[in-house]
Amino acid sequence: MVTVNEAKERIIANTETLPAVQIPLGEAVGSYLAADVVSPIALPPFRQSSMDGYAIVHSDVTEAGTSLLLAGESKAGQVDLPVVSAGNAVRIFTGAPVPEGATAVVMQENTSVTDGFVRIHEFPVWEGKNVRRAGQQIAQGAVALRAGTLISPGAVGFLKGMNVNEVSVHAKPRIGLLVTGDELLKAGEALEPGKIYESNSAMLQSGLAQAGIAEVSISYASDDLDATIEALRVLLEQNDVVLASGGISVGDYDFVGKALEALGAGTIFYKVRQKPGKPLLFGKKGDKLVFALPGNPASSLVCYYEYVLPALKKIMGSKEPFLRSVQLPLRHAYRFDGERDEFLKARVEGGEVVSLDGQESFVIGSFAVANAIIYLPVAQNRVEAGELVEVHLLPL
Ligand SMILES: Nc1nc2c(c(=O)[nH]1)N[C@H]1C(S)=C(S)[C@@H](COP(=O)(O)OP(=O)(O)OC[C@H]3O[C@@H](n4cnc5c(N)ncnc54)[C@H](O)[C@@H]3O)O[C@H]1N2
Ligand code: MOO
Repeated sequence: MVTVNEAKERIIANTETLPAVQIPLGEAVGSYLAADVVSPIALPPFRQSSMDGYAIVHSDVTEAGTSLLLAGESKAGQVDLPVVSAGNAVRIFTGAPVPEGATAVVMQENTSVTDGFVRIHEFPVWEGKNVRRAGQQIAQGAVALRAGTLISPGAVGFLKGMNVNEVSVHAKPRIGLLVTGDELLKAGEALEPGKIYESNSAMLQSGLAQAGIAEVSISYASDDLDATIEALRVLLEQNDVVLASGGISVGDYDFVGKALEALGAGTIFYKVRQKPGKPLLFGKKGDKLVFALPGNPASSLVCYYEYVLPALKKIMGSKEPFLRSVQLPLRHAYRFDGERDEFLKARVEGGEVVSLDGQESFVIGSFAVANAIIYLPVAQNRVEAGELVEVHLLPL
C-alpha cells in the first residue's frame, strides 16, 4: 500500500512524453505543443486604427474644437493610402492602415464634419491614441507560444492570425480499455436479477474524449483468468496505455492482477491509502502503462481524475498534468475515521466548497453533479465549517 503522494510520484516518474508529430492546426485543439512557435510575421503587420474616425497629426489639436481639412480616406484592406500632413485629417475605419504622417485617430463620436472640415471635440489627443502599433501583439521572430502550451481555441486564433497552419505537438497515446465483470449488461439488454448495466467504459471514454483522446479500443472479458489474460495481452500489444475496470480486489473472481502478472507486467504499486479507490494498481510492461481501476464507479472515476488523467497529460506533453488545486473554505464541518485519505465528490459554489451527499464508492449520482474533488489527508480528518481544504477542480 502506498500513500496518495507516493502513488502520484511513481506515476509521473514512470511516464514518458510521446515524440512530436506535425499536424494541421485545425486538428490540434487539445494537443500540447512539442516546440516553441516563433511568429513568422509581426502582429499587427502594420499600424492599424482601432476606431472608426479620423486619422490626424495629434499635435494639430491645440484645443477642443480644432478644425482640420478632410483629405481622403483609409478603409480596411486599402492599399493606396493618402499621406496625412499637418492641418489635415483622413477618414479612417477600424482595422484600416493608419496613413503615413498620422500620429493618432480620433473616434468619430468626438468629431463633427461640415463643409469638408472635421472639427475635433476632444483635447488633448496624445500621440498613438487609437493606433495599434505594428508588432504590438507580437514582433516578427518572437516566441508566440511555448512548448507545453495546450492548443486552445484562443491559441488556434492566435496562430492562424500569423499564418501558422501546422504545429508540432506531442502524439496522443493509444488507449485500450478492458471491462470485466459477469454481472454487467450492455446497453439495451433486458435487466435480469443480479445484473447491472455496464457504465464504467462509457464514463471513462467520455473522460478521455474530454482530454482530447477520441480513439479507445474497448474489450470485454468474463470473470475468468484465461479470458482476462488474452484480452489484456491483445490490448497491451496494440496500445500505449491500458485501463482495466473491475476485478482488481481480493475476491475469488478478481483476475486482473493475476492476469497482469502472468503477462509479465511489473507492478509499480498496488493499493493506495485512499478512499475511494484503494485497490488501484499501476504497472508497466515494457514502455506500456497499465492502470487497473477498481470497479466501483466512483472509485474508478476518482482514480481516473487523480492518476490516469495526469499520466495521460504528461504523455501528451502537459507540464501541469494534475487537476488544478485550490484551497477553499469547506461550507460544513466534516469528520472521518479510518486510516485512508479521502477524496470527496464536491461542488465549488460562490467561493466555498461543499461535499455532496452520497460519498460511497458505488454512488455515481453525486459525481454527476460534482465540479470538484476535495482531498482530505488523514491528518485533516476533523474539519470545521469554514476551514480551508484542498480542492481539485474537475476539467469541465
Ligand atoms: N474483502 C475485501 N473486499 C473488497 C475490498 C477489500 O479490501 N477487501 N476492497 C473493496 C474496495 S475498496 C473496492 S473499490 C472494490 C473494488 O473491487 P474490484 O475492482 O474487484 O471491482 P469489482 O468487484 O469487479 O466491482 C466492484 C463494484 O463495481 C461494479 N462494477 C464493476 N464494473 C463495473 C462497470 N463496468 N460498470 C458499472 N459498475 C461496475 C460491480 O458490479 C461492483 O458492484 O472491492 C471492494 N471489496
Ligand atoms: O476504495 Mo473502494 O473504492 O473504497 O470502495
